[in-house]
Amino acid sequence: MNSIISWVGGKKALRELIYQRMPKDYGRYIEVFGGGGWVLFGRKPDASMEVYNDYNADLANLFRCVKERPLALLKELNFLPINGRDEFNVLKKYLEKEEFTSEYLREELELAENCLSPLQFEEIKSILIENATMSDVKRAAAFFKLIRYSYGSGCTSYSCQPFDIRKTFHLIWSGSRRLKDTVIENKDFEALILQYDRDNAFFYCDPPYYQTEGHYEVEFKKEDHVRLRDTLKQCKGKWLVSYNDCEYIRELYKGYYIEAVTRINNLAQRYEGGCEYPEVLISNYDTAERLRDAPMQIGLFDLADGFYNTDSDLKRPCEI
Ligand SMILES: C[S@@+](CC[C@H](N)C(=O)[O-])C[C@H]1O[C@@H](n2cnc3c(N)ncnc32)[C@H](O)[C@@H]1O
Repeated sequence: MNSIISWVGGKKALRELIYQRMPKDYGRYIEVFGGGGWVLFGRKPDASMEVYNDYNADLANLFRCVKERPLALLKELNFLPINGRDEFNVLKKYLEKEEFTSEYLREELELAENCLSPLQFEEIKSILIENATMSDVKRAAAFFKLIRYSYGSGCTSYSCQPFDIRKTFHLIWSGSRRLKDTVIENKDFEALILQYDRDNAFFYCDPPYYQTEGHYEVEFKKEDHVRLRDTLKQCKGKWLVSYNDCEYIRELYKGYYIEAVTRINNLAQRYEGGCEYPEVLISNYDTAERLRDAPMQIGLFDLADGFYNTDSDLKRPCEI
């Protein structure tokens, strides 16, 4: 299925290529830079454990609410669905205020436990949690609307296109069913990778692209590209990273499998028909293993030109 949101850098156009290149066997699938979760939503859920992660707390909260509180979220979304510039500005301000975070809840619970008798604490605990949960739903609804109402889903400027949010309600329902067994995390990539790394793990990483880091709310520094490579270097499991094709990234991942791929550039396509965007898929395993084993009547080299849609150095062995 499609994701419930568009997201800057979303991998809708690239995901078929990614599925074809996933390892044949793995016991846990971890999407490290989840964003809109386009690759996760499109893959068939299987017996493997599945993890969605993004360091953007609003994204993680939205997916948690879609998964666990779809009815409350729909109710909240249905409240005053105006969609005008004024509502957009109010939503933006509300989200910037950071009114209720899980850190805040933790502190409040700690304080209540220290100050109240155990009996009083038990009574107030559920109220505090209920309040926080309600607030999470409100925040999720505001964030969902902000994405839907903003230009290019960038959450910064109003798109000026009238849009009835109620048209998306079926997405919340199917999204909730799709995420029913998915673990939702809100961690920095390094902590997440270390936590979930096992021999049978498969990490799909789609970090902010080199020199386009500023497109996201969460700050991603130039040093973070190196930190990601160094974290992946230690991995017991398999990993696949997507990046923009540039000298810096090719040099950074020298010695790993690097495959050049292209896809239509959606934004540029609006102004310039046929504009393609060069990207690379980098991995620490042979991404051709799944295709090699698939029962096929055509040869692998036919695939390299057609099915693969790449200027393929895919078959080139790892140089490390
Ligand atoms: C290119 S987008 C991912 C798009 C996603 N693959 C999709 O299809 O929608 C990169 C994501 O990385 C997240 N991010 C930035 N810094 C991060 C960090 N240190 N750890 C985890 N996620 C981070 C951003 O919030 C952003 O959503």
